[in-house]
Amino acid sequence: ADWSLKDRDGRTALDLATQNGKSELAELLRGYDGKIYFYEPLWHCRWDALRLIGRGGFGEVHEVRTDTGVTCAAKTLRLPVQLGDELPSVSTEIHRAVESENLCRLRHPNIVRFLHIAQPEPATVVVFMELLDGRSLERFIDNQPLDELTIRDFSEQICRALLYLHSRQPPVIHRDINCSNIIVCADNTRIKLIDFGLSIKLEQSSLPKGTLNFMAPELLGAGESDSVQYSRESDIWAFGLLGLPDGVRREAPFANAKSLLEMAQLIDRKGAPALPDGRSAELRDFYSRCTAKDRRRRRPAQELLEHEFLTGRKLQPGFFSSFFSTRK
Ligand SMILES: Nc1ncnc2c1ncn2[C@@H]1O[C@H](COP(=O)(O)OP(=O)(O)OP(=O)(O)O)[C@@H](O)[C@H]1O
Repeated sequence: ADWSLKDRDGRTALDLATQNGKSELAELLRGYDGKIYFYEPLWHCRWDALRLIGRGGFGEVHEVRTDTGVTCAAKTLRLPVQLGDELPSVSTEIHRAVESENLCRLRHPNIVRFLHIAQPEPATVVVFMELLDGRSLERFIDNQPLDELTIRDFSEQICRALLYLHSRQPPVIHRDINCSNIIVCADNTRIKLIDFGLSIKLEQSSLPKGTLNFMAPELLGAGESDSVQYSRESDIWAFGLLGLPDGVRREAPFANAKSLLEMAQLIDRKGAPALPDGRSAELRDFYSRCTAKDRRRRRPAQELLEHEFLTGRKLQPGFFSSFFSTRK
């Protein structure tokens, strides 16, 4: 914890902790209101639901208050248990899925803070997270089309989050980047990634279950025959496609495809969907580097962060054609 963190009135976290009798085990969070909050460890706590925030495919998200006095968001995931399933093995599987990525250790300004993961019943997992004040990118672009500066700003923040995740040992793959899993905070400038591919892991299926429209071609079986593999590159593809529903079309990529097969065939024939007219050369080039059909040609987050579209430098003539032939 950074105990020198200051709130709006210039008081350090250490001062506040001392005044309030908080232990050093408490976690620090600066709220969107500029105040510093202390999250006490949540282990073995009970909690009450204060309000339903929303429902997703696997359960619901509530604003909750724990008996340790912490207000946060709790996402309850219920594993679909079928007759004949061995509960202990389902339970172990969930545990492995949740533990393996150590979500609670992630600390990044553009990633929701996971506070604790509880398993109150064998087939139920509750993920406690920092409570965010804002709306999903999906709803945000419903109200206002994004201009290119905002696309750039949001892209940079997502790219930083991806760089952080992808460079961890072992790398953390988000698996489900799409407009509903990005929250634009109430200040309309900061964004946070939520909803890591937990639900996909929990489904225990060999088929990919991320949001289909954002799924990379290799996950659809287009062009490669080996088994489904989420990877850093499939995250980059999904991130690239975010550049699309930018208010010009306001619809998800491949919205008209009627089946996975049709989507796979479309990508195979034409590659990623074309960007709307009027976008700058820099954005187009950036997009093409994220959405190369061959995943080995997609650029890693580190390189994307140095791209002209994010740095604001202009592309040199001839740069496009030289790129793919000179870099692997
Ligand atoms: N930490 C959070 N703070 C505030 N709101 C949140 C938080 N996490 C999720 N939400 C909101 O809760 C609602 C439901 O989220 P959930 O992730 O269950 O939905 P989903 O992404 O549509 O579903 P799924 O991921 O299961 O397909 C969404 O509106 C989401 O923006």
